[in-house]
Amino acid sequence: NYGIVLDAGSSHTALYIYAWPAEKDNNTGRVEQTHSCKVKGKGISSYASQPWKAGESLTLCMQEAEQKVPNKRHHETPLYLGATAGMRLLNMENSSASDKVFQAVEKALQKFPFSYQGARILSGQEEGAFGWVTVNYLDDLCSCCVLTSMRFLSPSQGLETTGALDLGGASTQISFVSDNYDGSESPSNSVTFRLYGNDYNLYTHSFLCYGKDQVLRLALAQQTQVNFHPCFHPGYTEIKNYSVLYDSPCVSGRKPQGAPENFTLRGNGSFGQCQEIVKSVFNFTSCKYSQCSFNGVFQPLLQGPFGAFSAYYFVMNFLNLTDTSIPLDTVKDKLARYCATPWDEIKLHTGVKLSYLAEYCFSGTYILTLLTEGYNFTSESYSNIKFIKKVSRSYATLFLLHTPQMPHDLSSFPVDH
Ligand SMILES: Nc1ncnc2c1ncn2[C@@H]1O[C@H](COP(=O)(O)OP(=O)(O)O)[C@@H](O)[C@H]1O
Repeated sequence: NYGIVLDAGSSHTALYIYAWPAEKDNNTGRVEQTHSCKVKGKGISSYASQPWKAGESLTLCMQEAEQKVPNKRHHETPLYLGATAGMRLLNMENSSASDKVFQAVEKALQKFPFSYQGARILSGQEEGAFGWVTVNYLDDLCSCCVLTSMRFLSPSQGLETTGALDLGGASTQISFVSDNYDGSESPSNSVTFRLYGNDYNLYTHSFLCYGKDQVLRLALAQQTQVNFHPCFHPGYTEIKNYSVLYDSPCVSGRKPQGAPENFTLRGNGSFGQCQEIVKSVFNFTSCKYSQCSFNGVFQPLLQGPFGAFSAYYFVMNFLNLTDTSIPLDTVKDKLARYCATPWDEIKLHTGVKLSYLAEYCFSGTYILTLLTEGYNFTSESYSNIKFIKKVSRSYATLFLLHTPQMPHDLSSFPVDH
């Protein structure tokens, strides 16, 4: 059997093909990702003003999929598109633009011979839950299991599940199982589903606007009137356009009156000062629950190991900081030294886009601040986090999209029994 998923993030779209053995010759039933294709250009949400291009952008990857899935399987192969925070923001800002993007995408996808199952925006809870299912399905996290999906047998057998930390461009998700959380306190943070005969009650929250690209906008928006920005390297200069910076519902309310067209961003590379700016994007003033992370959002006590992926991994891997057995203070010192390194030296790094290079100091600072100040990881619990490379959320999306309403019954998830 085959299934195709398009994962439409805020900055990129990717196509994944999954395959698993048909029931009759089922040995392990394991789902494998057999092919992936990165859609050229930015995420589909970036085509808001030219929606037809969003459809066109998918064509090459779809043609590849036609080649990869055997012809006789085409008609029964489900095809899904799940969009995340980038489309959520576009929908908030201009719902007719997001409708047009979806219409163009549907038109393009329906031209292919697959069994098209629809394109839609995933809720933040779904996104969090998919990340969690996927993290718990990964090989490299499960050294003790013969078959990875045996992790899903774990609660009744006293083994722990792994929490999921996902950092995107536009939103960030935290999802974990906590003994202190039965879903009654803040039910909107609870996702329950059945997987391999076990009931799971997951705590999950998606913070819209707390993806690293949107927080960078906030951090820039606060500092347009000052001479130097501490989150950028000494010697870094860039002309920034006000309208581009404020073109997002996450920051649009903060645009100063009578702002000029451009401002000059100059770096001075101070981790400590950068952290102060980043801290100010979190609101800790009120919490109507027994405990909160930030912005008044309930969060139970952190529990168990965590897998941190997507931009968490890209950034920490670039900074050589994926080893969480290094004491947190040492990690901060290393990042402080990195931030203070002159831009002339940083920009010599080859093989990485200049725009990413310019932002790793900020992104590293945001990650450490989000984890410690935002989610309350401590010097001790920081070592429970593992930065992991490959989690394609679409893996779980494929199966979860079958069931449009939460709670999900995933007992038909086609893996080993
Ligand atoms: N090599 C890299 N270095 C740094 N950041 C990266 C790299 N590759 C991707 N990213 C960033 O990772 C984030 C991925 O977010 P994405 O999944 O598109 O967003 P969302 O799920 O919030 O819609 C984006 O901020 C993107 O710019």
